Amino acid sequence: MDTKGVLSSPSQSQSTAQLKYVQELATSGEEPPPKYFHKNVNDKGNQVTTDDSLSVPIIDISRLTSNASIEEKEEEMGKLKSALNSWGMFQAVGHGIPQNLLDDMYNISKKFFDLPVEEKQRYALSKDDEIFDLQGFGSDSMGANINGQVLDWSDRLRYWPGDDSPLNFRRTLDEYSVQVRSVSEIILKEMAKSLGLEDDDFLNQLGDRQYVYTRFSFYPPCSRPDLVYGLKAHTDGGAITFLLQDPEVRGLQVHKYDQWVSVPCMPGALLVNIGDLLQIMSNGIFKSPLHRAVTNTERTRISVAMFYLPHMDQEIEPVAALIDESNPRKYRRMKAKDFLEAFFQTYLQGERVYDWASI
Ligand SMILES: O=C(O)CCC(=O)C(=O)O
Ligand SMILES: [Fe+2]
Repeated sequence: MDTKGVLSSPSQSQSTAQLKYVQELATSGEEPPPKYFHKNVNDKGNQVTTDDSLSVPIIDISRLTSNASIEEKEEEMGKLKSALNSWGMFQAVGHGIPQNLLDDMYNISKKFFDLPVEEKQRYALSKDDEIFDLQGFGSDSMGANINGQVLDWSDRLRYWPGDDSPLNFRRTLDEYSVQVRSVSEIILKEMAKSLGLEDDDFLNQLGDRQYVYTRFSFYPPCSRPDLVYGLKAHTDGGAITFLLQDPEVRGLQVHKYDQWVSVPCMPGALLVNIGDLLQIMSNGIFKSPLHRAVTNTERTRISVAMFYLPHMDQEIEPVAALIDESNPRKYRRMKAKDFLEAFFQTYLQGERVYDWASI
């Protein structure tokens, strides 16, 4: 989830202030303005690991489905459980989504971001709703610089189903959404089973009117990757996120063992991560990972994140079967809408929503 959709006039204090999009800043040849600089870059816990043995787990979804043998299933289920418990993230292979559809998704994203800025501005951010003014094309500098928040080096296209879609987005995106949704159902069922729950315990809470929010991110090269991040450290607020990574340019990092671990490009794989909502529904057994995207001086990077959320009226809470005397309830029951409002607020204050939701 993103939290920076509040619209206001861009600040005029920089010589580059009229450049609203990171793409324009990148091509201007100037240094990034200081409002993109992170100050804590040398802090403990901010180092990128050099330990090659640390790597995000890989899960073969085909080994979890009915065609696999019992032994295969058990083995993969064990891996899934440990991935969710220790990383909160994994690379999904064997998911069954055809490579040409993944390529099409990447290509429509690239085609959109390659358009001239004036053309993309036709899809500029519009404020439709109090919380969810997060749609259309935009960048951090178009939002309020709340609490001096450091800006991300990325332009984004945010999309809710039913929005007007640029180009020939609709068909490819619809097809991709349908396929990702069925993978997400398989995974959510396996997640529940791995905890000894009924298959549908997580899915039922998400309800049959799930929201799917898609964010296309465009990270142009940056002359100061030592100070500027493509996307600042955050956890995702939804239940589960599917990330189609750039097939060639890496940039995603996940925080683990008090350091950052770089996530390799893995063409054909989908990066799956738990969001805060699923951490809550699992009563904290699954972890919503802190992650970020870094920049580089050479190459543009594109990613497409798909976030699954319950309908705003849905109530969420830890699944009852996970709570007993030795495992007390950690989070309270709340409406998805209240949860998401709190997500925005806590994010802006540099806190985590599950602290807010804690009992
Ligand atoms: O671009 C990436 O690799 C990360 C995207 C992400 O974390 C997000 O959109 O929430
Ligand atoms: Fe994220």
